[in-house]
Amino acid sequence: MNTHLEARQLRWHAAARHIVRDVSLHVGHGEMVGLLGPNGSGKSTLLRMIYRTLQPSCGSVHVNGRDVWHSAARDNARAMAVLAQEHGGEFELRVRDVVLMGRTPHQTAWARDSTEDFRIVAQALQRVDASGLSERMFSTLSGGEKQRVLMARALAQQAPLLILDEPTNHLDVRHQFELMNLIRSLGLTALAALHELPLAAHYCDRLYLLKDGALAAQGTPAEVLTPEIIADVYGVHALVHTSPLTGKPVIEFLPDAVR
Ligand SMILES: Nc1ncnc2c1ncn2[C@@H]1O[C@H](COP(=O)(O)OP(=O)(O)OP(=O)(O)O)[C@@H](O)[C@H]1O
Repeated sequence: MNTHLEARQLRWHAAARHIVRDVSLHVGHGEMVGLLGPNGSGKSTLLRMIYRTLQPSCGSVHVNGRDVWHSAARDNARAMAVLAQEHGGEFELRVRDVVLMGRTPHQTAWARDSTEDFRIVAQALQRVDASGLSERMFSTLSGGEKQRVLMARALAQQAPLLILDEPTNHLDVRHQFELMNLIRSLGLTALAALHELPLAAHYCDRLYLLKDGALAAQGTPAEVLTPEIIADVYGVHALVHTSPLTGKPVIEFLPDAVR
């Protein structure tokens, strides 16, 4: 199936304050799209409206042409998997049972976990380099281990669209690259809020950049990650080169020149 996400004119406000202001975005089949912006710019709020946790004040979200806010939770869970910042009730479970939760949308209420479910769980754990954690209690894991296990749960859901809120949070540099490589190699359609501009520059096909809840820029990494835009949105000076190896933007921050 041709997977695509279309968010139109999303708006959300708390009391009198506009947190997300009329943001539209789309993610095409097989694309990896980054959502960037400083702390508090509205990335998580926007994603929560997309993965149906926060009702938008205005606007709509369609996945494969279906309005997620007018669809059953189970249908949404089959279409999109989420790696959110907030955790659910998985803390008192073993790792394999946390990952098994990803299989719920594929199971009927009375069915027991099947051999196929266990195979998918084992494969998902192996893909995030976490097979050795399978029997551990989730609550005893380190931040990076938890993040990888939650990614395994999202993979076990086998949804064609992935929504990721800071997926590389807590991960060391090798695991950051492995996770981004994994998403690319599986050919999934993905929308990811990211803080690391170099990762976004290297891995994303297109970027949306938020400032104060509104879109400040959108386009390819080379179009969005310019010194002028980085200075305007983040207040940090940077040089941007084109990598002779990859042809992608490489960002050199000039921390002493922070405004
Ligand atoms: N329920 C709420 N009530 C009031 N303000 C809120 C609420 N949820 C979020 N906000 C505010 O909205 C703004 C955007 O928050 P959000 O978490 O979307 O930002 P973010 O870009 O994901 O930030 P970060 O990079 O720090 O994770 C913040 O100023 C936050 O304090």
